[in-house]
Amino acid sequence: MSSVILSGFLLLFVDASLTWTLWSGLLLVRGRGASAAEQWAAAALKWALLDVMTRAVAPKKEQVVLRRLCALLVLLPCLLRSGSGLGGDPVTAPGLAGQLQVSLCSALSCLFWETAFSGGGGFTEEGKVALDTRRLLARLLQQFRPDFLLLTAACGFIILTVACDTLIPLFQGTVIDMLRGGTLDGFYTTLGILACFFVGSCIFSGLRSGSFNITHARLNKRLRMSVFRTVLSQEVLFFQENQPASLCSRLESDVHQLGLTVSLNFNAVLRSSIKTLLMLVAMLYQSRPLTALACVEIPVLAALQRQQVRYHKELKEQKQDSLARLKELSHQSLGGIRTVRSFHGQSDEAQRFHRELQRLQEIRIRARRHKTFFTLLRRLGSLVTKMVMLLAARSLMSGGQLSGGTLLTFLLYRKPMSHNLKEIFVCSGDTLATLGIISKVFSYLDRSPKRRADGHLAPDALRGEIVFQNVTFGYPSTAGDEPALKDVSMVLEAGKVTALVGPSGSGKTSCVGLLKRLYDPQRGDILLDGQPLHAYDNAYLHRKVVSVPQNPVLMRGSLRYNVEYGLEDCDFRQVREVATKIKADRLLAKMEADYDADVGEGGAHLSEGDKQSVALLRALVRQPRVLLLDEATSQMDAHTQHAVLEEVVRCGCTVLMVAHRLRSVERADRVIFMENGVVMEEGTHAQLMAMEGRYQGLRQELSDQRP
Ligand SMILES: Nc1ncnc2c1ncn2[C@@H]1O[C@H](COP(=O)(O)OP(=O)(O)OP(=O)(O)O)[C@@H](O)[C@H]1O
Repeated sequence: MSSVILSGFLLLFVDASLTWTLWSGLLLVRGRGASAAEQWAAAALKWALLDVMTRAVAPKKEQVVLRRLCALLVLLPCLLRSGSGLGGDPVTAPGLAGQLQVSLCSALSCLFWETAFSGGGGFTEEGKVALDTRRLLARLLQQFRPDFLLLTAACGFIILTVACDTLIPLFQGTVIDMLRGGTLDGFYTTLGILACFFVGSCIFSGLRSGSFNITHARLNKRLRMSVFRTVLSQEVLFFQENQPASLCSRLESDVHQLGLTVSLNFNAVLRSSIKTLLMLVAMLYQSRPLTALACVEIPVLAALQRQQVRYHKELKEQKQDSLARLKELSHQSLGGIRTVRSFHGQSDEAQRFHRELQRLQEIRIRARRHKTFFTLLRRLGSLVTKMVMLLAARSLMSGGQLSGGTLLTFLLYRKPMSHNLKEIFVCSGDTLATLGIISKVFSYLDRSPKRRADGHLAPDALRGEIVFQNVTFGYPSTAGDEPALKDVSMVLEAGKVTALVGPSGSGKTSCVGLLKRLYDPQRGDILLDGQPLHAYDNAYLHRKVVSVPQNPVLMRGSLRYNVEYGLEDCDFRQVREVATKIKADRLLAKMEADYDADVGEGGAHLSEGDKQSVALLRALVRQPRVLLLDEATSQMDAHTQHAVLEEVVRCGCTVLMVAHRLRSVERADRVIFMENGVVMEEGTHAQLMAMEGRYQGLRQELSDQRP
């Protein structure tokens, strides 16, 4: 920090020396002041020299800041004095006061930028963070690309609004001077122009805000859609680590917050920056000493804002996390209302919710407290500069250097400039404080699913033979524990019914999950007709390998929607045929009465047996080659169960039936017995029944079946 300040002073000194050397040279050659073009050429030369010197002398870390200072030192005097050059009068060399003014303004602006926006830039070791911040912001701005035209129009409206707003005080001051002087020459014309600027400001401001609001709405929709799509494509285990309710909250609240912060703050910062710049020029035109005093407020505000952002960022992230947790809690309690009621858990749930609400309230109160404290400091700073400025104005007026009208115009500019500065700091600070949320949203967008890429195999004919080859699989969330499946090898013959039997936790459902490609095994392979599962096209695979779980999840919507889920060409005749075969008479009657009847949230309007029937229908109308039944008929009556088994055996596809009881898989061609993630025995149903004494799990299963 101290070394960059030292280098800065050195640069100011070199700049002053170069300026006077160049101007003296010009005077010697030309004998008079320079034209505007010559002034810009001299500035370009000076810029090149300063840049070379900075690169040669300063350490790399400080170069970014110093090169910004160089640019200001060169451009500021050119911009300030180009008016006289364009008017035809030659531009003369700056005096000591002029040079000091330029140096001071450049140094202050640089300080302001570094403290408020650059996140330390070259000042601190936080360079990497600052770079990440910039990259993140640049990436965020890229999100606006599809609305480029709308945004350009909005920027145009900003410039027009600001131009009107800037000219209004100027004409107000003129009107007051006219009234005080008693001359009414041109009074009504000036008043008319003033009215035009007022009307213009209103119209352009409305158009500006409308354009930004539309941009915000569009950005919001685009971002939500992209995040939703990316989240949907993630592997199943991602949803185990990230609770769906919490993801929903991220999708709604974080994305909304991001869109709001960015588009509204972008609008506010852009508008206020242009206004501040124009007002600064207008104020300089009114009184340079008063402008210099008014500018003292800038670095003070910037430093305060930087501190505030530091606290605010952390609190904002905590707030979003707490909101996500609240959503998760309410989702859990309301979603499981039957369990809550059955165990009279209302007060427990209410207490958990209350504790989280309390936490959120504490975060909000802390944020408010910080805000109040910083607002107080900011207002104090502003008050002090205002007092000093009024004292200076008094002495300028008594010396005859300032008229009442000019002071009024100056004050009319100063107040909104102060307000604009505050808006720049607050909005840019708010955007920086939202960076945590922004990076979270981007982390979802950038996340690629952690599973093997899908292949392209989609053969017309599929026999449906499945082979597990030394498959080992463990869930990442239980990484330290034993794997769920250990070196499992088995064959499901094409067109035959194989039953997977074993006690709870033996790994049967994990086998089904692997066959559905919800997960990939850590070791070994699963082959379908001799090809690894991941070599198949994903959509094809899910058409050919279909599963029916014990507790099927139905979507909110009609019976039709649930039965034909994901199918494009399915007619009711097909559905009726399958429903008749599996003797789902009650469901069929319901469908015939009203196929578009709503099944309720998660199928709440249906009985458990009917839900299983819907899931079976959904699977069978797809005419799969491999059917995975994970205790799929456990909730059905014996009559329907029997019909389903008959139909499944008749359909000719490869069937894997998962069951606890040997009795329920009598029709299976082959039975595989599993325990603790290992295949223990294979054989016919009769062979397995004969092994009762050999395995405790099997003994238990069989003894369960005896009266
Ligand atoms: N999503 C999961 N995350 C972590 N561990 C899991 C998960 N699902 C299952 N397990 C663990 O994997 C092992 C095998 O479970 P799996 O559900 O495959 O057994 P199962 O034989 O189907 O049991 P059940 O007959 O009770 O359904 C168990 O130890 C279980 O705790």
